[in-house]
Amino acid sequence: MTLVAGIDSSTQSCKVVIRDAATGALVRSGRASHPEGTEVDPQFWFSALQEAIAQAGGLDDVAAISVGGQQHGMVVLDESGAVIRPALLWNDTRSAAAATDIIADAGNGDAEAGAVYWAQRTGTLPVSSITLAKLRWLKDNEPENAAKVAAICLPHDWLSWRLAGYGPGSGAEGLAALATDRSDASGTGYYRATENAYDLEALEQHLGHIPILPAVAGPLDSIGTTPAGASIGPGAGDNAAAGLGVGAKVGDVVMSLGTSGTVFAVADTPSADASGLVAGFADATGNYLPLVCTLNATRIFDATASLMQVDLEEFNDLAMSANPGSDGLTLLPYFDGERTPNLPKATGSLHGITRANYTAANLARSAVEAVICSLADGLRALEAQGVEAQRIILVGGGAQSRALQQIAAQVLGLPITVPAPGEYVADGAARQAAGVLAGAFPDWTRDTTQVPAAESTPQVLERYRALVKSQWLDK
Ligand SMILES: Nc1ncnc2c1ncn2[C@@H]1O[C@H](COP(=O)(O)OP(=O)(O)O)[C@@H](O)[C@H]1O
Ligand SMILES: O=C(CO)[C@@H](O)[C@H](O)COP(=O)(O)O
Repeated sequence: MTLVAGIDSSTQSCKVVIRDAATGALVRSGRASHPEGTEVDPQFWFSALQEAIAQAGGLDDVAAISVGGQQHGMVVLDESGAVIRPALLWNDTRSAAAATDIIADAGNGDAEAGAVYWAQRTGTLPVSSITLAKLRWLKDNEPENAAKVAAICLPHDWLSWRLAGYGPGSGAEGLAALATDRSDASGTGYYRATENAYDLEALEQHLGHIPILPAVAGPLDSIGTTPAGASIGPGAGDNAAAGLGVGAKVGDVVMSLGTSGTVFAVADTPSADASGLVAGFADATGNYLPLVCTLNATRIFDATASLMQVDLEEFNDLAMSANPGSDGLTLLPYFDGERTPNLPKATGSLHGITRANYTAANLARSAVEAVICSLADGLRALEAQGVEAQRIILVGGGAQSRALQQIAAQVLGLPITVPAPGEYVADGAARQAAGVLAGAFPDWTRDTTQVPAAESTPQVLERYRALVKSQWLDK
């Protein structure tokens, strides 16, 4: 049996799956936690990866490996190959002012003109999550670090590079070996997916110079080998890898609930949304991946469950026991600021409290309704870009919640498909690794369940939207 490994280095943890390249059957797996925080020394990701690999029984018998990872994180390397400062993650909002400046600069001071410029240039507005905004923050706030940047890469690129045996001290030869893929490159703000080319002008303007950038490999290219001889695939951003893992095809819409909430479609044409709601990313097969991302998803459940001193199972039971609309309790979930809509300084709030409705069950349900409503708005933004959702494929840690599945069916009013429990980002990476060996993506079948259709509850979304508008958008 030929084995392949797939890795998901996500915000909260690192997961490794080892699968049969021919059938996709799961053979072994491992997992390790990442530290908290929105800036992280990449070395912690490598340690977690090694722990997860060890738990999965090692890689000695694996023929190919690919890494999927959290997108956008700014990993800056000096000329020796050492990391200059901890990576700023996708959910670090300190770059909000830098993002505003980048957009305004492109419009000569006019933010709307700047937004149109970026939508046409890269398909994505460089909001605070996007790597380019983090580089501009570096130049404005830590100029001595900005001047040292010899190469920039993303979390998945850096891990692939470490797996190939490079690291601090690898020098020029090491930096020249950096590689990435089109899906993750498309989230940097300095890559134009329609032309498959870096936007060097943007880097020069906002970092102050042009450093070494990872070579962008094709979807099934090998970018090197591990010291033990396993071929290393190009890897992918985690959302694109999840798309590969569930076998999403053009027209499919996927909703992922992890630290981030995302909703994205596989498309054969690029998007260019000047409102900034939809990011015009690329997928990992050569197509596009218009995507909406929120900063507040399953951590709202974690925080609410922790407040109520219940575990996630009890939290889900409580949410299921409440009525749709949580008897009038509505949560706006901006606990960590928000990216979509672009409100980096927003905070969460609870509305409509009465003595009668202020119960643990209503609080739990309002948390789930809030997260689904925010993604329903994401879906509406995708639809405005021409995406026609026939059904939703639900993935990520939160997809295992029956409460979430049921409430998604009620709020979204669309059929919901849930693939069998699994690590779809790591699975997508493993499928890519198998594709690198075979020269084509294998067809790995997987079981799915259909969430029972539910009576739709449009009033829940209407009330949520009215509150977002009055509390934040109209201010
Ligand atoms: N049964 C469940 N109900 C609700 N949320 C869950 C459940 N199981 C896992 N989660 C959530 O999944 C999240 C982790 O999902 P994951 O996709 O691994 O996140 P990330 O990719 O951001 O690291 C945790 O925040 C946890 O709350
Ligand atoms: O920023 C985005 C997408 O644009 C996030 O989806 C990150 O890629 C992190 O994903 P998770 O770790 O939450 O899965």
